[in-house]
Amino acid sequence: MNAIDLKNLDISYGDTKVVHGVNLAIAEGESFALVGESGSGKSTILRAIAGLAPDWTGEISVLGRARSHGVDRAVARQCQMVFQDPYGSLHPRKTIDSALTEPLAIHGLGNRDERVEAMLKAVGLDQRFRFRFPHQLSGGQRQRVAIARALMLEPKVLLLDEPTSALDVSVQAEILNLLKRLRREQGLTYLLVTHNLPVVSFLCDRLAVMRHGRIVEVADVEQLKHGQLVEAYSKELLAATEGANRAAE
Ligand SMILES: Nc1ncnc2c1ncn2[C@@H]1O[C@H](COP(=O)(O)OP(=O)(O)OP(=O)(O)O)[C@@H](O)[C@H]1O
Repeated sequence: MNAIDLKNLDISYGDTKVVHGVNLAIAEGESFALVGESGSGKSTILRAIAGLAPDWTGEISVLGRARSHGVDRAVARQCQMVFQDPYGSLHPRKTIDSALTEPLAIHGLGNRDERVEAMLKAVGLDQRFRFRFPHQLSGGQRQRVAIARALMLEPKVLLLDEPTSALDVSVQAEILNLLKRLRREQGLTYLLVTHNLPVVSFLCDRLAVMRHGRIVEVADVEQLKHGQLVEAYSKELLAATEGANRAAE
């Protein structure tokens, strides 16, 4: 069974279609990246899978279950999203404890104390952070909380939308290591959106290159590492990224 199946997926905002005929099968346990220029529809695909972009046609299945267009609690149990900006995604007046227990309350799950303690530990946060507020944490600590929150329901699939791009470079590495470890320990499947090709090489097995709402190419990460992408646009993207990295050095 695949973790995610997208078949002939079109997604619109109002009258504007921004994703066109996307087909993608992501295996259980796989880590898969969506890359491509800004506005190419990468985040929109994640949002549709998470139920945040409801105007779509085609098929979206998570672990063999076709999702509905509305709130789909069964899919939410299996598939959670982590956003780019951990400050924006955590309520400023709610403690870390309430941010972490809220998903359990919504889904009527017990053992809340034990689960919060275990999850703080899993993401490398000391228990003393439990009753603090988001503004009392660093950016990296906040992103750890956002990841912990996404994992509270023990989902099998994480949708990661630029999970490290709002963080300082040194903190980015910590969060990437955390994501790598959690995937291994919990057998997770990742679907990751990023502009950062080194992040793809570090964390992913395969990638899809997107342009203008369409998938241009699907490749193994080994092809990316060895500069062996096939399509002209993918090569351009690779060259542009390498140029930008050299300029930043
Ligand atoms: N809420 C919205 N309402 C209307 N149009 C939107 C909305 N969100 C995104 N769009 C448009 O949909 C298209 C795809 O956006 P999307 O955010 O999916 O691209 P992306 O590839 O993730 O870009 P980036 O890399 O910059 O995050 C863009 O043209 C964008 O302007």
